[in-house]
Amino acid sequence: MTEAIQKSLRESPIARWTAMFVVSMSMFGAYYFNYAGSSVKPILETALGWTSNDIGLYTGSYGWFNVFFLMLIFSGIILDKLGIRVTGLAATAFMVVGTALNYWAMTSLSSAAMITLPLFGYIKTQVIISCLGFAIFGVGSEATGITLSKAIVKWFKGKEMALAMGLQMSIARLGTALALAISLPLAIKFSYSTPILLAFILMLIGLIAFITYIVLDKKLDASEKNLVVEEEEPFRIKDIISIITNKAFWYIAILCVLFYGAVFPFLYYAPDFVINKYHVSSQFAGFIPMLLPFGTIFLTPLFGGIYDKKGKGATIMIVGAILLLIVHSFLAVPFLNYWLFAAVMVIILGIAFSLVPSAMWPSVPKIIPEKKLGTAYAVIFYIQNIGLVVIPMLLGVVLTASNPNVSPNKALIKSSIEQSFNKVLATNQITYKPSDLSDAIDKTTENVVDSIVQTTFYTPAPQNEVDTAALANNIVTNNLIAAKQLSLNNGSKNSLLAMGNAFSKATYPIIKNEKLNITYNYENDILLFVLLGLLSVVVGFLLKLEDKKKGYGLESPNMK
Ligand SMILES: C[C@H](N)C(=O)N[C@@H](CCCCN)C(=O)O
Repeated sequence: MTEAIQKSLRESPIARWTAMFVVSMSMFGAYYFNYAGSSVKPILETALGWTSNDIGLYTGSYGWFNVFFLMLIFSGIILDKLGIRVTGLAATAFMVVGTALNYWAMTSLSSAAMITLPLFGYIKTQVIISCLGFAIFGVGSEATGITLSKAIVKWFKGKEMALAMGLQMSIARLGTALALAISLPLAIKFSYSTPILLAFILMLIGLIAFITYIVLDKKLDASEKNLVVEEEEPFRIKDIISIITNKAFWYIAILCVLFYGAVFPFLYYAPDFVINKYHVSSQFAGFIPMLLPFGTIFLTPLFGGIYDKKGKGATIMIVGAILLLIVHSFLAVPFLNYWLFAAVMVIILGIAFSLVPSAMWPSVPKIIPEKKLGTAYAVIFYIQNIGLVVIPMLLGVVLTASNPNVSPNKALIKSSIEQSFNKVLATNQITYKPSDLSDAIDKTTENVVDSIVQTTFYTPAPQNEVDTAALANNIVTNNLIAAKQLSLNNGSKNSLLAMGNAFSKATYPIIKNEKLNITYNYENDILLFVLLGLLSVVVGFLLKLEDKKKGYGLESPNMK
């Protein structure tokens, strides 16, 4: 037998780095699509008449199947049972199907068609089908994430594992950067659907890249056929017990949810936060949070490389958590309100967001055996996904409770909507059921108030009652035009609700022009982030202690 046949393909740097690059292509597209939707939010509002509630539902739909139907956990088990090739192929195919469905719904379905569904009530068909597409994409995207992690471990164990995972995350974050940089300009120049079409093309590229990876993976297995490799017992369902009874595993999972919960939701609120606290103009507010993903593209592999050579994985996570705590604590100081200070803090947050992931993900294989890794990553992702649903909700509750005086004047808006409805119904002599009318008025008021709150995140000016009154006046006048366009001819509940939808759609340009100001005080929300940072530091130390006790080797280099 020749030397070449006896050597595992893993030993060839060209082969393993090619495998890393090829397999990461699917995550590039996934991260692009994840951010493309939120970047074109204002276009979706004006082009399709989606309300902020519709957009919120759509964004949240990413996790529907993963969280509520436990699809993420099933993906992990399937990965451990059926392997990287089958799971990765199915996962990337799910992303293609989900994106295609989303694109079809946004381009081929009428934005006026409505449907009544249990749980959702009266909802636009286009919104619900887009959500379904995005939820299918979400299943594929998270399953691809765990499959890629296991693939990297397969090729890089005992080698540059953290560097490879860091580069894989960099390639994914390049997708985020691409979305932030080009989706809005693309939507403005061509159509609101162009960024989604690009996402679909990237998903196809990801699928083709994964098929290419399968060829490499098969070659790797073939190259190891004749080698004496430690045979592992196959994965059994009872292995889940050994994962969830492992203390160090839980520390990593808890650190993951606390840490990501203090970064991703912060980024969501950051543009408005820097406008309100640091008096940055709304035009530039988006640039400060954008510094974060760009910085991580370079730093995550750098810290991964350090972990591979020098070890200190638990220490790297603790340093990252301490930086997170410092950043949020400084952001909470009321008198430190110069914009440059905020920019520096976001850059430091970017360093923290490179340190923790660069050490956290490659530490999992040191605690959990390879045959159970799919399930282990899946459980961590699952807990993280729950946190990313719950933490923003908590932040919203705290924000509303801390700002009781800055809500738009709901009563005034409601009365103007009532006037609009009554005028249209009287002019067209339409009969209706009073309870249907009152439901439609309430729903429209909710939509309009919600879009004011969301829109003013980006268009602040002094807050006062006069602004709201001007808006109310405008609603009445403009909604008559909107209602006429509807060619309303009956007083059924659906047609009343449809009229309400047209009313809310007509208010977007008005809200934007009025520049209503709702100046939020974010102090309590930032304190919540401080708490998450503090808990992350504590959990980091607990992980380090547990590692010392059990000898997992988190502080040792990855490269043998
Ligand atoms: C969003 C996803 N659940 C996630 O947490 N992704 C991580 C990267 C995980 C890669 C593990 N090898 C991220 O930091 O984006």
